[in-house]
Amino acid sequence: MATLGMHRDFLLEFAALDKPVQRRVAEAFEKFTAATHAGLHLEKLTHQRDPRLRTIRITDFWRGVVLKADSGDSYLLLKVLPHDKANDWACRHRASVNGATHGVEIRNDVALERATATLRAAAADEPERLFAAHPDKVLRSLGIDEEILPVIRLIPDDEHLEALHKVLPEQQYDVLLGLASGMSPEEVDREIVQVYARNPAPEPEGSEGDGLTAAMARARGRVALVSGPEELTGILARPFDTWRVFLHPSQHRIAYADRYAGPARVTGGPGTGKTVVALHRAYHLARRLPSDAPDGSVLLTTYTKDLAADLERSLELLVTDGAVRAKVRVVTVDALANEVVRRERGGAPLRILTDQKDITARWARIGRRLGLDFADVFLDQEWRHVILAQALESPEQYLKAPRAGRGTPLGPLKRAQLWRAVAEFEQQLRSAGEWTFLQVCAEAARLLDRRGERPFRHVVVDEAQDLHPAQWRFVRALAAPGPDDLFLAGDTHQRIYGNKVSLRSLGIHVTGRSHRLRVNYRTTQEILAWSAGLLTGEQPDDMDGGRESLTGYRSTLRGAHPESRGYASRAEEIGALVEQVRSWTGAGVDPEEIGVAVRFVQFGRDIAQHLERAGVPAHVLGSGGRPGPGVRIGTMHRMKGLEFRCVAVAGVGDGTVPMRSAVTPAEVDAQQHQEDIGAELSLLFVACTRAREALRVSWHGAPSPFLAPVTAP
Ligand SMILES: Nc1ncnc2c1ncn2[C@@H]1O[C@H](COP(=O)(O)OP(=O)(O)OP(=O)(O)O)[C@@H](O)[C@H]1O
Repeated sequence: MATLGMHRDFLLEFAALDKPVQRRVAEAFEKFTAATHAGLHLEKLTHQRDPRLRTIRITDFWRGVVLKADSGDSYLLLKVLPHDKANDWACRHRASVNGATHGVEIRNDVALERATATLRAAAADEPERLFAAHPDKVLRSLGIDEEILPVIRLIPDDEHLEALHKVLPEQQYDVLLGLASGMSPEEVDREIVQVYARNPAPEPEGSEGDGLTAAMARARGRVALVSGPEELTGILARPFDTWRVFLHPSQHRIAYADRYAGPARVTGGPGTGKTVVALHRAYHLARRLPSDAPDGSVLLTTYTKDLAADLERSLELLVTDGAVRAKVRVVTVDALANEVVRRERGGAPLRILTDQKDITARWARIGRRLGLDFADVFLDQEWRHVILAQALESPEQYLKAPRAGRGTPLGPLKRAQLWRAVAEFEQQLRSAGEWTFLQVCAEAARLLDRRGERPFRHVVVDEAQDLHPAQWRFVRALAAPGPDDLFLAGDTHQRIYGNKVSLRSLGIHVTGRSHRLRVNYRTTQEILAWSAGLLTGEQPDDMDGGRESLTGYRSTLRGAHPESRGYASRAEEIGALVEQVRSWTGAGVDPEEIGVAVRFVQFGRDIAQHLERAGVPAHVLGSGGRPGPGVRIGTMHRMKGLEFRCVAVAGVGDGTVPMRSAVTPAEVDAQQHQEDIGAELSLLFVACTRAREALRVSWHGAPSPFLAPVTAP
């Protein structure tokens, strides 16, 4: 059978074509998968660098460029371009097989020659060399070939490397970018070279001749092998959603691993595709279920309703087979726990207390009544972070319990007093028939354990960093411990709800099955470096006894530097923001592709009013209803998991970020104070990393102290 591969660029170019042309492209290439390609007319060109590059007529105006293997029946769809450009492209480029990864890569020979001449001239005045520390032998072992080696010896800095992005062979560029972003050669070998090389080669028939078939399989992330006409039609039907088809090999390896012996996990900075991997894993697990497995055997879950709705939408795109789709249930952890508890109680809705102010006021009243010397917030935190977190059920248990993460020591007497307050608080809730979300999760876990019920075969959790131990206990109880029971995706740099957990202490052992992603697909390197600068010196825990880091975290996209600016007054800041939004829409950005993040919702409402007055539609997220057209304005919490072409983070002033009322005073609990500040910093980081192309951060009055590392002259 013929082997057909599709290059990522081909799909992106296809996406930009008019519908009738798209239809013609699809017709032309469906013949490849229908094995009637023998009758196709693939044209050779004169003066080609690589005679294996052929073009094919699509219309009078459009042509495709195809790489045809010397032997065997292998084709790689590379480009779809206007007639002359297609011919020109085919003449200038050349395919080769990487010496270390054995993957196919394409290089622009003509541009490479030109770039070398330019670099040689620049190098004469610039003594620095970006790769001076790496000997030729090391670079060769990472797949840098003899032609490329002299070129990269001339590169003085990151910018010159970036200029070669579309010119250098692709896998070699990846290796160089890894080294330039601070990875050691060993790390590059392990995380880039070996990851490509490990991709399984297809049938041996393809490995004859120039080995192109095997080499296509080893260029995953850029090249997808298409199994037949149906798959081709499916891919061409949604050309914008390249994440469905072109998983980076490091993503693919994690999502499509045959089997994990127990809980497994993917971590990585913002935009590295953790959600994408979680979706593919859910798909893979569902597809592999025995045919008699009931619908809903796989759970895909997360923390908030908005994100669950997003996961549901993405899953519809990824899984086109209705029977497989039905095997996956998408619902938030809280909603599922609620369902379990309700069912036990005959189905009546539970009365959930959601207003944090009300909860704090209750603690204050109880504290006063019992004459206790604890602040209301302290009582509430002790209950959530110690008592509910460890599922403590008696004063004796509490007396002996560790209080890691709490900064105020409590002797036996104090603990006894505190327990009285907790008993009273819980009693009041019980008699009023009220619950908090965490209590519902704790109860749901207890119920499942008691009944020995394990409703799912596989559970996939996204945004895992934000779950509370009570929620984890519930998640743990949802599937029987064993191979592929739990798959977790999360990033502790983005922890914004202050829920610190040790997975081990909850019976979730991911050691040896934890993988980190490092390539950012969302954000430009400029936005990423700026945002990561906010976290200078921060090394959050990894939920498994170690520390997280952003080392090697990088993007291949480049763009403008983020802008940060202060204004004298609130009105001035809003006025400038409105102008910025108008300039983005004026440049062709749809309003829905613009996000405005604020720390508190009222500021967002004011901005929305000003935008509307200036004729720009705006929608405040979370204000109910399906968002219509308009700029998306939301609190930083609401921004989690979202992304936009352009993002403005507004009101980043002293006293607002961190928000005073969200930070426990140091005199109440010094350690909690630090934790709260850390969560506020993560919140700003989350908001900034939602931007794909442009980021603008503003404030009025004094700037937030968090901005000091990135705004210092
Ligand atoms: N292999 C891929 N090919 C194309 N696009 C990708 C790929 N992987 C991820 N993306 C895109 O990158 C963006 C970020 O991906 P995703 O939301 O999965 O990242 P994340 O790590 O979960 O981000 P965050 O932690 O910031 O929420 C999305 O637009 C996604 O479609």
